[in-house]
Amino acid sequence: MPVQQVTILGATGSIGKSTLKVLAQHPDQYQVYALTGFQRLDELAQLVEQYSPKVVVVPDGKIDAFRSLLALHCNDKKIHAIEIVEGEAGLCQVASAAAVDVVMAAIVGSAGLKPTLAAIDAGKRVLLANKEALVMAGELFMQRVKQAQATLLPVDSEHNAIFQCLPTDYFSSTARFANHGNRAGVSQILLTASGGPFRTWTLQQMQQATPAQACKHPNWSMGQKISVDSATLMNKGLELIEACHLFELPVERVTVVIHPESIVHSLVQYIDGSTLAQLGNPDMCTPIAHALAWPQRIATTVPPLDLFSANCLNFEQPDEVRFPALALAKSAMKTGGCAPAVLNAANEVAVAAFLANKIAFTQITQLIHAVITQINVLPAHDLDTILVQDLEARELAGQWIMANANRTT
Ligand SMILES: NC(=O)C1=CN([C@@H]2O[C@H](COP(=O)(O)OP(=O)(O)OC[C@H]3O[C@@H](n4cnc5c(N)ncnc54)[C@H](OP(=O)(O)O)[C@@H]3O)[C@@H](O)[C@H]2O)C=CC1
Ligand SMILES: CC(=O)[C@@H](O)[C@H](O)COP(=O)(O)O
Ligand SMILES: [Mn+2]
Repeated sequence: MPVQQVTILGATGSIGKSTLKVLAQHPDQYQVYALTGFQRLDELAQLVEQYSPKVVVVPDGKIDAFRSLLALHCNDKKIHAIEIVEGEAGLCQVASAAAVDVVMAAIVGSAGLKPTLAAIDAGKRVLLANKEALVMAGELFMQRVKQAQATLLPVDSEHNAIFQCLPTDYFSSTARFANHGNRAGVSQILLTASGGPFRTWTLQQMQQATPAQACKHPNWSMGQKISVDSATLMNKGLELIEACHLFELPVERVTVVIHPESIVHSLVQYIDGSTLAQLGNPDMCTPIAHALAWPQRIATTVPPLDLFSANCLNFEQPDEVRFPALALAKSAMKTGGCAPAVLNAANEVAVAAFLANKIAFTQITQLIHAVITQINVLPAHDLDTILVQDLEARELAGQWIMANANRTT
C-alpha cells in the first residue's frame, strides 16, 4: 500500500501525541501531512521540528507568533517549507485536503465538530477520538458518513473494543431476528467504565473534590476535560450516546459496567450466550494502531497483557445516585433531537467552570440538569439548529454559574 498521509487534529493533546508515537514506529507506512494545536503552540513548534508536517494549523491571529516559535525550534529549511494556516477554516482545510488519506479527529469538545465533518464529507478514513462531535450531531453525523462513504473507525478505547468484538458483517447485515430485533446476532453491548478517581467516594466527599483530584485518573493518562468527565461518569454517558450512534443500537441495548482495572475495554453479547471481550493494558496506542491499520494490524510498544501477574478483574453496577451523569445522558439520548448537543454544551461549560474553581465538583451535574430542564429542545434537522442549541445551552449554563458559583449544595 502507498504511504498514507495523515492529518492529526489536536496533535498537541494526549491522543495527538500517542498517534504521533504510533506513526513514528511505522515511517514506511505513514507520513504526517498536517498537525494542529491551539494553546500549546511552543509544543506544536517542537512537533514540527520532530515530524516535519507539510501544513500546520494555529488559532486565528497566531501565525506571526507561531513563526517566532518555529524560529526557536526549527532550521530555516523546515521553516520555509511549511505552510501555516489558521482557525476553523484551516482545520477544515487540512481535514479535507486531497493529499490526505487519514484524519485523526482528536480535538477536544465541540471545536472538533466542523473539522471532523469536513474530513467525513471529503470521504476520508476518519479515526474518531473526539466523541463530543458525534454526541452533538448524532444522526446527522452518521448520515454524512454514509453519504460520503467515509470510513469511520472508533478510537475511544471502549468503542474500538466493541468494534473488534462485532462480527465482520455487522455493518452490512440487515438481518434482524423477528422477535428480538437483534442485528447479526448481537443482543447487548457491555460498556466498561473504570468508575474514575471518586468511585468509592461519598457524595459529601465529592463536594470537596479539587480539579487536581478529579484529573488524577486511576488508569489512564488523558487531557483535563475527559479526566473530569471520567470522574463524574459523564464520559460514560457521552460514550453511551456514542455507542448508540456508532453501532446503531437503542439505549436499552447498551449496559454500563464498572470495571475498576480498565483491562477489559468492553464486551459484546450474542443471542447464543457468547460474550466476546477485548482486553489489553490501558494504553491508547493500541486502539489508535488498530484504527490506523484496520483491517490489518501494526505493532505498538504496548506490552502484551500478562494474565499471570494481573490482579483480579472486578465488575460492579454503576451507582446513578452518586453519579447522576449517566441518567442525564441516557435521558438525553432517549429525548433525541438536540438534547445530546445541549447535554454536551452544558457539560463543557460546567467542566471548564469546575477546572477554574468557579463551581464545586457536584455542581457539574446540577448545572447540566438545570440547563436541560430549562431549554426547549428542538429536532436536530440540520447543523445550524444543533449549533444554535449548543449556544443557547452555553448561555443558560453561564447564567447558572453566575447565580450558583461557589455554593456547594
Ligand atoms: N486522552 C485519551 O486517552 C482519550 C481521549 N478521547 C477523546 O479525544 C479527544 C481529545 O482528548 P485528549 O487528547 O485527552 O485532550 P487534550 O486536552 O489532551 O488535547 C486536546 C487537543 O485539542 C486541541 N484544542 C483544544 N481546544 C481547541 C480549539 N478550540 N480549537 C482547536 N483545537 C483545540 C488542543 O490544543 P492545545 O493543547 O494546543 O491547546 C489539543 O491538541 C477528546 O474528545 C476526548 O474525549 C477519547 C478516548 C481516550
Ligand atoms: C481511554 C478511554 O477510552 C477513556 O474514555 C477512558 O475510558 C476513560 O475512563 P473511564 O472508563 O473512567 O471513563
Ligand atoms: Mn473511552
